[in-house]
Amino acid sequence: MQIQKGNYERIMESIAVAKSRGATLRVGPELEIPGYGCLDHFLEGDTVLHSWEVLAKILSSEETMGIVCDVGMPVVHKNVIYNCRVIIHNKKVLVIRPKMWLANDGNYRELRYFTPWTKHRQWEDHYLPRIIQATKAPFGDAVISTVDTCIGVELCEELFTPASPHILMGLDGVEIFTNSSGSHHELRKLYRRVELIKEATLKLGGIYLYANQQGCDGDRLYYDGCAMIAVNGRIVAQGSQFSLTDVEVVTATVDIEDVRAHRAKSSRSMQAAAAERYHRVEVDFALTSGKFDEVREEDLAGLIGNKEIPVRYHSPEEEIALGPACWLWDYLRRSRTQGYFIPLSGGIDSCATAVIVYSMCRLVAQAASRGEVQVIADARRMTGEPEDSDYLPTDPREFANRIFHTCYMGTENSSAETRGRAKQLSEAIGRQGSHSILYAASASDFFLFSYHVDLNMDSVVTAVRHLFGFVTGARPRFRSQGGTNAENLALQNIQARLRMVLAYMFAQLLPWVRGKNGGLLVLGSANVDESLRGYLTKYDCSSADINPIGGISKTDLKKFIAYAEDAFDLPILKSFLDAVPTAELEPITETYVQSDEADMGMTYDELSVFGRLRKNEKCGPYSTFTKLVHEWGSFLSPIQIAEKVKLFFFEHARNRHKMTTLTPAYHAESYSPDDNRFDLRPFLYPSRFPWQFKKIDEVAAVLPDRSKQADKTKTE
Ligand SMILES: Nc1ncnc2c1ncn2[C@@H]1O[C@H](COP(=O)(O)OP(=O)(O)OC[C@H]2O[C@@H]([n+]3cccc(C(=O)O)c3)[C@H](O)[C@@H]2O)[C@@H](O)[C@H]1O
Ligand SMILES: Nc1ncnc2c1ncn2[C@@H]1O[C@H](COP(=O)(O)OP(=O)(O)OP(=O)(O)O)[C@@H](O)[C@H]1O
Ligand SMILES: NC(=O)CC[C@H](N)C(=O)O
Repeated sequence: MQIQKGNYERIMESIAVAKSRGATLRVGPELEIPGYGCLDHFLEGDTVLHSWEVLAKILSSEETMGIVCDVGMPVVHKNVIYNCRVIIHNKKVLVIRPKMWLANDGNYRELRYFTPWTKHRQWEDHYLPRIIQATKAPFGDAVISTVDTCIGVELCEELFTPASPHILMGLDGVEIFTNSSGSHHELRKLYRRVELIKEATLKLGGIYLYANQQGCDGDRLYYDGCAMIAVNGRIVAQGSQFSLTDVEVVTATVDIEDVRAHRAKSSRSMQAAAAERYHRVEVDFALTSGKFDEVREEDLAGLIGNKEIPVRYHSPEEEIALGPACWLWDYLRRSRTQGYFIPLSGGIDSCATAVIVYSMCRLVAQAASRGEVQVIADARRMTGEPEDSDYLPTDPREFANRIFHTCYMGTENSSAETRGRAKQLSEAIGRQGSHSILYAASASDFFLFSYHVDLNMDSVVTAVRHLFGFVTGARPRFRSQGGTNAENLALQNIQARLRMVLAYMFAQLLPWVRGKNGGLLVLGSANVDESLRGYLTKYDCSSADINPIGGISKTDLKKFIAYAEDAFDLPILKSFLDAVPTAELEPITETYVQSDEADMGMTYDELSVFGRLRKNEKCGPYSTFTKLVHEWGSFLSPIQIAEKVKLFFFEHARNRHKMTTLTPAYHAESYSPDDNRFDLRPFLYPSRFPWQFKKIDEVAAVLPDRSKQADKTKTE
């Protein structure tokens, strides 16, 4: 069984696969030697040193002969660190191309480690380190001239800029563009990437090779691969977006004559004739054979690659099922832990987290059925099977049963419905037959099925309440029992917080209970909208090791559950969709049942709107109000809209401090409030926004009320 490989082995494998398919040009992802996610480690000399060591190994290998390879690493040129592509051929560095337009928005901080190369269309000598068997190589904005065509580099973000390098390179005769990316997944983002690639090559003519990193690189991002090859505005090959496979090579045999034909246009030629020239680094190598008698049959078959293929876009529901699942798998294998633990409440959020783990188990089973050795080896380690055992995780439920643990922690406020749903879901996902029952205590407050623990924790809650009463002499009561808001919240929060403590206890010891070694990672289930509104208890089960749904909206999560009901054959999911979301922390009375949207004073759909306006549209309270007067004015009065906007900003600001301790979550949504990397804002606000709210009130008071007009037209 193979041991875990590193980037060197993965790069070499991709080159070998490319060569075996007859490829003469190979492109890998951005900074592929150290990995894109090194972040501040790019500032360390060690990262650059080890990258050169790996490059030296790649260069010295016979395996890399007869193919042009475009690999990525940081390079220090005259004491400045650049994010570079190193183009190599037959053991020689042809050119080093530094990135010119760095990614610095949202999750990206490239300007923190790298400096952009600003000498456009200029190059200079770079003196190579001694471990490379040559003294110098050209460094800068130059292109490669082979015997038969011309290749230029465009680096990830450069495609996203208005003045992309491919425009000037294309006008100067570059026919093939390589784009190496470190681009992360966000729901519905692939459309943008594909449109940009299509548009680039449709206007200009050309072949575009897009390579992107795939997997979790040690932080909140999932890089979603989807390598592509485009010709003149048509996508002709596409790789997977989500996969557990470490190395995936996408190839196509394309006809350069198509590019030339596409470019034979008068207006383009007029611009091209005036284009400034790029320095050409010449290499005595042809990408094409040039002789028909040397064309292999499989190459001709590959020419089908010149035909457009329909681009595969996953629906957002599939994206939720696959992206976080792959991220969870990478996290599990890199952290070398034994599985996941979820506090399962019977509500939709922890249910979605559980279904994502199940989706991960399905992906593992599919990969194992295909015989993917690395996945099988990782699964054996996680489950405590010996490396040379014949265990194959080909059944997702059986595998889930081994690595996935759920727990319902009931109190006197819990209902039979939530308890029942949690149990049924865990059984649907992972229980298999009677032998999976490890232990069933006779006491009614502790049942342990295979991996689902169903317990009551009232004795623990009562102990803490008694302690508090004993020390202070005061006994807090729920609101329904005549208590104040403060008492009511404190009594809820202590239940929620104790669940977190119990969750960690069980996560640490359940493998031991089952006769295994190691521990489990605790998963959190706070969604993006709750975090935005601060509708969560700090340090309750929203605090966990990682959270696969922390970047996903409630609306999308519900759609995902509806999708998974059929796609994963889990009929129990319907009952989660039908249930009213409730925290079940207050006593149910004849006149009161706790419900999320009533508690929050706004709906989840409204929260998504506020979230997008605040982050994506960059609106403060006042412009949020003016935008919503247009959007909602036909059914709400300006005064009502003003009240909603003020409530949202008040609650968001008041609870912003909770974002500083938010469990690291998979980044999936562009309006994520993640304070750590993505949404950098203060966490202590004057949350009544006196200046802004006053202005909103003044404008709301004088604006006409269109909601009444709509009513009037309806009645007329
Ligand atoms: N400015 C500030 N900077 C730093 N920390 C600050 C702070 N202000 C308060 N704090 C700290 O935070 C604490 C308040 O936060 P916390 O203890 O979380 O309590 P709090 O936010 O007051 O209450 C929990 C919230 O979650 C809701 N809830 C409860 C249960 C379940 C669910 C659900 O999702 O279904 C929702 C509940 O309705 C309520 O709105 C304070 O006691 C203080 O320790
Ligand atoms: N009875 C319970 N048993 C186990 N875990 C629970 C229970 N109640 C809550 N939790 C955990 O605490 C988290 C936060 O609880 P909360 O009541 O705020 O749920 P929520 O955010 O609405 O999520 P859900 O939809 O999963 O109930 C839940 O996602 C779940 O992981
Ligand atoms: N690494 C990069 O340059 C990535 C930037 C680009 N905007 C993206 O999200 O894909």
